[in-house]
Amino acid sequence: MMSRTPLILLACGSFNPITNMHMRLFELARDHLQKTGRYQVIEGIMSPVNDDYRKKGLVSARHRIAMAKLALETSDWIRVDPWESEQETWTETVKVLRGAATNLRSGDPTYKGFDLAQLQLKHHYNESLRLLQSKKELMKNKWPIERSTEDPLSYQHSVLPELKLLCGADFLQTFKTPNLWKEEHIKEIVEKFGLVCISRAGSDPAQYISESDLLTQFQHNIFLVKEWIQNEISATQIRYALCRGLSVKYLIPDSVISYIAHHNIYTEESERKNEGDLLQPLKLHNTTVNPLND
Ligand SMILES: Nc1ncnc2c1ncn2[C@@H]1O[C@H](COP(=O)(O)OP(=O)(O)OP(=O)(O)O)[C@@H](O)[C@H]1O
Ligand SMILES: NC(=O)c1ccc[n+]([C@@H]2O[C@H](COP(=O)(O)O)[C@@H](O)[C@H]2O)c1
Ligand SMILES: [Zn+2]
Repeated sequence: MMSRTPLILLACGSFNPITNMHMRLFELARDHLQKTGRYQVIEGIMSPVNDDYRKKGLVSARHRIAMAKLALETSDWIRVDPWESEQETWTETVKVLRGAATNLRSGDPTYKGFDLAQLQLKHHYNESLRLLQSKKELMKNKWPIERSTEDPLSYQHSVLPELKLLCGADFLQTFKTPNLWKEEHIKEIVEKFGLVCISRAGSDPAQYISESDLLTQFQHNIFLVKEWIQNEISATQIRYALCRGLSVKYLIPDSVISYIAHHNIYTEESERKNEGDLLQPLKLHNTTVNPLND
């Protein structure tokens, strides 16, 4: 049997708040990649954007992280990573990917030297990974990486997982928004990492790729995944519904609904946050238009 490349999916975004669809993105992507026969998706990471991104209505990362953690309690393979939100300022997405890749290389015990035999036993692996994450310190020396090479069960291949950026089709479309992305960053994302893009009503990612020389050049590293059941949940619509006192049950997890109610997160006032402000990436590029905050 040909061995599969271990793969980690990383999604960047506001997650304001996390919705069921954000979690579905990971499930759809994993199914698609596993079906290629080439990959073993071992982990999903959600990286909520820093408050300094300055998007209209963006509530504090402390709350967005807490809500994402609550929502992901039921997942045995997707986790939220607060690193990006804890930085002093907004971090460009390619740097988030670079940071995650450095962790993979520099001995984060979660990833070092995968035991491929273990990887075949996905459930067992996920269980170990969970244990590892919650008791990282305790477990440091117990994960197969540290196992003796004499151990017949240990196949030390030292395979580093690939890291791919997971997004929805509207995210891909923002690549062409003037001054939002640096061309060399887009190139690095599709050349060094790779993209997994989930379809979304109103966006045609295949056409968009064909219109871009750069994206066409690295098409082999862009996976387009067709959502087999259309699900147009949007975090903005969720916030609007909450402000109007409408039910959002079955669109976001109950635990997140309770958290929002308890902390009174989404109000007319919170919707006015960063109003009229420039998105940080546009500010950095010194422009006067702000297509996303209107
Ligand atoms: N319904 C959806 N279908 C496909 N992709 C989605 C969907 N909802 C969110 N995404 C993707 O999830 C990632 C995070 O998105 P984001 O936090 O902006 O959520 P959102 O629901 O689009 O919020 P907002 O409405 O505030 O823009 C992005 O890559 C986005 O494209
Ligand atoms: N140049 C860049 O790296 C760049 C530009 C715009 C948005 N982004 C990222 O894309 C995501 C967009 O999130 P929203 O769809 O919620 O606006 C955020 O994580 C943001 O940091 C990155
Ligand atoms: Zn969005």
